[in-house]
Amino acid sequence: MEVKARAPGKIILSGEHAVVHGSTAVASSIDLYTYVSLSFPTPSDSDDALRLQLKEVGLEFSWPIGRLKAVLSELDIPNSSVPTSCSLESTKSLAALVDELKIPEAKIGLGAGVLAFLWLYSSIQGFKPATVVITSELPLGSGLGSSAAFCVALSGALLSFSDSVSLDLCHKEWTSFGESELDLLNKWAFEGEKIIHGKPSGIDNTVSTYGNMIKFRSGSLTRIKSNTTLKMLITNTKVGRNTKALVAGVSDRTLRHPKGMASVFNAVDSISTEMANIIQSSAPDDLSITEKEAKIEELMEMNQGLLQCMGVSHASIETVIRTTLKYKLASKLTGAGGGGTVVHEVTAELESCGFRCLTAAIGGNGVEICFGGSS
Ligand SMILES: Nc1ncnc2c1ncn2[C@@H]1O[C@H](COP(=O)(O)OP(=O)(O)O)[C@@H](O)[C@H]1O
Ligand SMILES: C[C@@](O)(CCOP(=O)(O)O)CC(=O)O
Ligand SMILES: [Mg+2]
Repeated sequence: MEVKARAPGKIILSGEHAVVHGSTAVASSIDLYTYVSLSFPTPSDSDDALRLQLKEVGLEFSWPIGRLKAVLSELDIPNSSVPTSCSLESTKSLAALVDELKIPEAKIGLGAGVLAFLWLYSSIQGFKPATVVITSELPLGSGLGSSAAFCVALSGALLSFSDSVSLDLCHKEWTSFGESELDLLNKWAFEGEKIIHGKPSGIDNTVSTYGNMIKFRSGSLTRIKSNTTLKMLITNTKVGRNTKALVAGVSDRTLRHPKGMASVFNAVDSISTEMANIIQSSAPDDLSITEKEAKIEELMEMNQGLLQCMGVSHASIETVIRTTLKYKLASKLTGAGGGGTVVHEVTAELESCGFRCLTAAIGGNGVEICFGGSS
């Protein structure tokens, strides 16, 4: 018995970091996905382990089911219909289990992903042997929401074999969940993101779950219908960074300068709200396409200035901005910043600096599953 789930990455057009502090942000799914395949052994396989393969990083782990039961003894009766946070006690026990894996120092950030996996798996499926294989088209730790796509696709695969979701197991093509099932899945994915990000706003898992473009504020989403085809070029600076540390850095700065940072977050809120209005506005009364693009570009430039105020830009991002400005194009970082990815609208010179440019379609479906067949 096998199910596959896929969930998209995202770009944030405006509002990253500030969204963690209650400001509005605008984000869109992109057509790059993380895939999760979940299969259960047959009784004749007599396999009694939970196995995890992380294809992107070439790592495989397995845990005897008895060991997981002993470590997560508080999870006596898992209940997939009630998304539950990983308690401090379970976090400590699982962290000790992850420490035993001796993940190489260069890949140490994966530990949080493995911990999130163990929590979501045991909470939704309980203590059953299975094999879970993860593959991804998203660069990890680059601001394109790989952590959220991982948690969303995983929650999708796990819930599809739970009592909380009723699905026709015959779907051989990618198919979506019902609205209330998506709400449940999104809540579980948020629990996973909490383990990876520390204090996530929920925007990444929400856009990965529901897809398309959203305006997001304080945990609630408004779907946006774009009346403009936006073209974005995504540049991965390949500078490694960690969302959890960058989010914590912004919180520390907010504690040191509460009034100044509140003004910065307010300004970001206004920028995101204006951007959402422009994206949704339609002809004939409104702006021409060129005027719209110019306004969106200017708002992105303003948002980037405020991200610098928050302390999350990076020398590599400044190089991208300087390079694109030569072509009269504005850029901003996307996601947590600190290196990672920059969204803007040109290429060759950037690649000659050693950066990698990606093109991705903006918008598109959120999480989907299929039972065999599609890939
Ligand atoms: N395909 C994957 N395989 C294993 N772990 C993953 C995968 N995708 C994401 N992760 C987890 O998410 C972390 C990256 O998340 P984060 O720092 O938030 O950056 P981003 O979400 O922008 O890619 C990784 O270090 C790992 O723990
Ligand atoms: C910085 C933040 O706004 C987005 C982080 O995105 P990413 O993990 O860098 O893709 C954090 C959040 O909203 O949870
Ligand atoms: Mg992330």
